[in-house]
Amino acid sequence: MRRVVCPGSFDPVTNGHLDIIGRTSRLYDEVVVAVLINIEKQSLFTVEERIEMLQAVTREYGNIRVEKFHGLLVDFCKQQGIPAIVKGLRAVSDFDYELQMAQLNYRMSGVETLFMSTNPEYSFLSSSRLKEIARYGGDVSGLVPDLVHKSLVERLRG
Ligand SMILES: Cc1cn(CCC(=O)O)c2ccccc12
Repeated sequence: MRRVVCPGSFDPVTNGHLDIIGRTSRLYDEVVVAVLINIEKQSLFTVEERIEMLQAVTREYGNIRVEKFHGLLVDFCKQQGIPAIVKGLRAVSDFDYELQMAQLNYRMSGVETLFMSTNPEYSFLSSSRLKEIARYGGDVSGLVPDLVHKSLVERLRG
């Protein structure tokens, strides 16, 4: 059974994430979407809320399992017995950091990193930029799934 990990904070999941996850789900028997628990980072949604949103918006693919992890991503991959990671690349600016991480991760663990080009429609999109715009009342519909848009507006208005 061919399995791969798709890691991120997903605070919240965007259509850019979903594009990569959906395309990856067509290439593997199972995609484990790994939600990073980062206690140092102030998040808008709790890990549980992020997991619930991811499960809801990926259910249609049929082969997505959402898990949480803390610490090193490669330790998670090893624990799961998964030999590879898929990362979405939005722009050249992503590449330098992601290449270093891929080389480090491989050196530490032998876990491979495969890069997938993001749909140009979402190459400007990140969860942090999205939250910034939404926080000031900007319209972010179309950049996140409807379910996430509703939660985002409620959380920011709340
Ligand atoms: C483009 C892109 C960035 N990330 C990490 C974003 C994050 O850390 O929340 C992804 C995770 C899954 C699929 C695509 C992406």
